[in-house]
Amino acid sequence: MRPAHGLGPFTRVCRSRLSLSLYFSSSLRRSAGIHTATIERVEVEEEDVEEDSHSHKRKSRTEWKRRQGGFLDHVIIHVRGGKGGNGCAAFHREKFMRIGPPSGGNGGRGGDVYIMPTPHLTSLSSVPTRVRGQPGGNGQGTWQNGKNGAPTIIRVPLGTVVRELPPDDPRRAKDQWEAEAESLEGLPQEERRQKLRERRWVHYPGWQSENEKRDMFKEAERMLYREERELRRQRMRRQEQPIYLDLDKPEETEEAIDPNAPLGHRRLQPLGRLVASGGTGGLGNPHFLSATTRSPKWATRGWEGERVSLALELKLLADIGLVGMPNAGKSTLLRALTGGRAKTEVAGYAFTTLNPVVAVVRVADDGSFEGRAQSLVHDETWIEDARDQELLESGALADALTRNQRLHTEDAEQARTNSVLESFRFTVADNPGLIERASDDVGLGHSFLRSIERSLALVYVVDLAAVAPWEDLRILRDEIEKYKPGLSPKARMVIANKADLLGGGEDQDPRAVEEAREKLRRLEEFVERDMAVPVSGADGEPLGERKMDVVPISAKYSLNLRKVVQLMRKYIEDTRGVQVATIP
Ligand SMILES: Nc1nc2c(ncn2[C@@H]2O[C@H](COP(=O)(O)OP(=O)(O)OP(=O)(O)O)[C@@H](O)[C@H]2O)c(=O)[nH]1
Ligand SMILES: [Mg+2]
Repeated sequence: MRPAHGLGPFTRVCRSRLSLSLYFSSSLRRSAGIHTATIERVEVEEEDVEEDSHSHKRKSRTEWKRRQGGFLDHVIIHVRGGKGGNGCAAFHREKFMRIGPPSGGNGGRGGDVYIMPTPHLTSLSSVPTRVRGQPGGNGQGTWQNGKNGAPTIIRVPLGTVVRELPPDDPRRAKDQWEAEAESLEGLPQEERRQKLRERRWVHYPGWQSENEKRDMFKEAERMLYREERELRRQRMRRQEQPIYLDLDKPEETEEAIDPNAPLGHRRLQPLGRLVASGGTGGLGNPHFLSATTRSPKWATRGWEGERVSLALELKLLADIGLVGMPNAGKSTLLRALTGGRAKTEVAGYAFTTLNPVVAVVRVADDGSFEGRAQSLVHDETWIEDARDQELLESGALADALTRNQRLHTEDAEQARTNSVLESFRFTVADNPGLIERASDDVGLGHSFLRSIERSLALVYVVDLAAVAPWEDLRILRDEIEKYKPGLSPKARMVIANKADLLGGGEDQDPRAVEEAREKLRRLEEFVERDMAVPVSGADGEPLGERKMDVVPISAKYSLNLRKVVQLMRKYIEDTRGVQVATIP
């Protein structure tokens, strides 16, 4: 042992800075490896050169959304458990004791990473795509063990489904051994061995080459590799049962623990489900003390935490899902039903809505609902934006009422009555437009239908001003059935929107009105003939057929929406098994 000249009685030397920085540069390389893995999946597709620059712009917006690799209700995150702290190689120093015993502490365990559903989130947009657990603290002299890393909790919205990506998925991040093998590729044998050792061992300063010659060190190294192989086998065995979590319910809180527990009694906080465990801490040099090695001058570094790649998918929990072709007026309808509260874009071109949006509809005792103000025209959202911009430029925005305040003052009396008498509320999901061959990934595909899979009822929205709305309806039904067989019978109502465009109004043309009636009649006929769904009772006996309701409306001018709300309420109560309340 080297004498500790000029050092205090409790000197400790814990780590070599050089090897530490080598470790970090290699870990940076490893994370760079993961990064490329995620970038690779972005496929660059050639875009057709469109003559019309406007439609080109829209098309590239759709393309851009598709290239994102999914909607915001679908993300892939790479999770690593915290790295274990390094063990320490140190010797005890004391006055009058020239040679003290080995006294390096062990490293702390790396922190585990958990996933927990919370009702406070509604989208996956705030979930980080790379999560690393807290590292364990390094061991120190005088037998001081490092601190364990604190657990990390990834919070996700309720209704998130978590799936682990299988080993053959190209989007999966490499595990620590694969990443290490990649970083060592092509190096000469001796250099490889040196790098492997640097990542695993801590030496007492100046003793590295001496240590590496010793038989006891070689024996310890063999043991370490054996343990590592065993750990790798364990992780592979665990991967045979990939993580699958359906996080539907909030995690049980531990409130049940006696609230009068004595002070200092630790309340257990709910952590959620474990997805990646932290690495074990390294061993301090006392661990290598044996009958033949009285002063081991090496310790091990902490182990890497477990690495997993998870696909998170959010199933929105809306009671009613709107399904329709692009531009049919789904977003306008949602805005009309919620009195403009729903933050969903409306514009006169296809694929305005790119992410599913859920909003709440509040129904009062008398069947009226908050958005029923007849005077309000729900038009393109850019008109409202332009109004705000005007106010901003004139400097009046600071004092102006917000959109919601405006709505309430315009109709304050009614709003107050509503809030007092609100008797029922339900949620409606607006979706991007669905088109023919969406299952072949045309348009935005139909991956977003995931969000309405669990709705209690589906509602088709068709544009009554279209040439053949019944054709649209057939396509919608077929696409839904293609997406998930057995889903289409959930549809209960056909909303024929834009009825205001057909005749009516001030310049009433009797021919146009007649034509509109004829169109509606054909639509009803088609629904009755082709869209009826066989209904069976609880024990499977057939109960006949269920006909879908057809309701002509104008979402833009809030016409006939009361009927829509009334029916939606009925479907929800039906499905929930509640006695249908009569609404006046
Ligand atoms: N005249 C009339 N126009 C309507 C009505 N409902 C919607 N519109 C117009 O139709 C256009 C499309 O409306 P959106 O609500 O954006 O349609 P969407 O179904 O959400 O379209 P995507 O999001 O692209 O799928 C807008 O210009 C609306 O102003 C209506 O009842 N009458
Ligand atoms: Mg829309």
